[in-house]
Amino acid sequence: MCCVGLETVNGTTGEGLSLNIQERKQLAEEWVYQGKDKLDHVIVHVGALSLPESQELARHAADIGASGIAVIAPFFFKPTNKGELIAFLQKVASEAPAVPFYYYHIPPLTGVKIRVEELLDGIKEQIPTFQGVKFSDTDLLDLAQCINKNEREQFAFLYGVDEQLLSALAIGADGAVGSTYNYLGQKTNLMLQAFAKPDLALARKYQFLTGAFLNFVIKLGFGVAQTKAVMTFVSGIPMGPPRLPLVDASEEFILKAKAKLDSIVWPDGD
Ligand SMILES: CC(=O)N[C@H](C=O)[C@@H](O)[C@H](O)[C@H](O)CO
Ligand SMILES: CC(=O)C(=O)O
Repeated sequence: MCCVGLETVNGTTGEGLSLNIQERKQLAEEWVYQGKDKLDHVIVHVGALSLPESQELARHAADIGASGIAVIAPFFFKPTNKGELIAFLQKVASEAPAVPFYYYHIPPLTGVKIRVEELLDGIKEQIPTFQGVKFSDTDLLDLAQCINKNEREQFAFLYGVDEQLLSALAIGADGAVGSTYNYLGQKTNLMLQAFAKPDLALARKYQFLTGAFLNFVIKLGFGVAQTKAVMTFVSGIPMGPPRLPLVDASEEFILKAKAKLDSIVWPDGD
């Protein structure tokens, strides 16, 4: 088990797909620069609908020394089978031949539901830099098969449905990357410690409590704009408004979410 990670640079929470190429490059540069000697990994999301743009971003990430690149499936004209998806990913990965490559599987947002188990079968032959998956889907059978079938590979399976991370750990996920770790990272690290001990009862307590918060905000309507609002009130660092078509979280949401988070009694006494 490694750790929880905040998010992929220019990924979902960073609204990477709503930025222009110049903005994406600037942000990637800043993360690599600021993260030097502080962050273990800076994985830059370089996926785009346009293959040449994605390739340009991959070359840029390599040039600036990113420790990995990640790519989501193109989501307007979608790949309809494994071969089409691999062909796209391969053409991006090969532009950064010395940089570890991650597939960012997030079907709730891309609509591309090609099973990862199938995708990984023989993937190293086409993408020699393939290093792992950020798996943001609830299909734990698919994840379990990926882990089981690739035991001999050194792939990293980073789970991205934060409200059910403990279940993914139980079947062997290596770590987690998700939006909620921007404000629940310490509590989630305590859950990981409890799981490693193992103290499953304690680990479950943490998962139930982070789940109670997420269950509450999901019912109110919870997306990237709301995530940024929570990050802002927890950290005191203004995240700025989201970019259209997303709009700012309402004042009502912020009040309710803050009250809910403040009401949680954590096992460590906070
Ligand atoms: C669909 C989506 O945005 N998934 C994020 C990561 O990829 C998660 O971190 C969620 O934001 C989180 O699990 C809350 O539902
Ligand atoms: C949640 C995450 O990994 C992202 O923002 O891409």
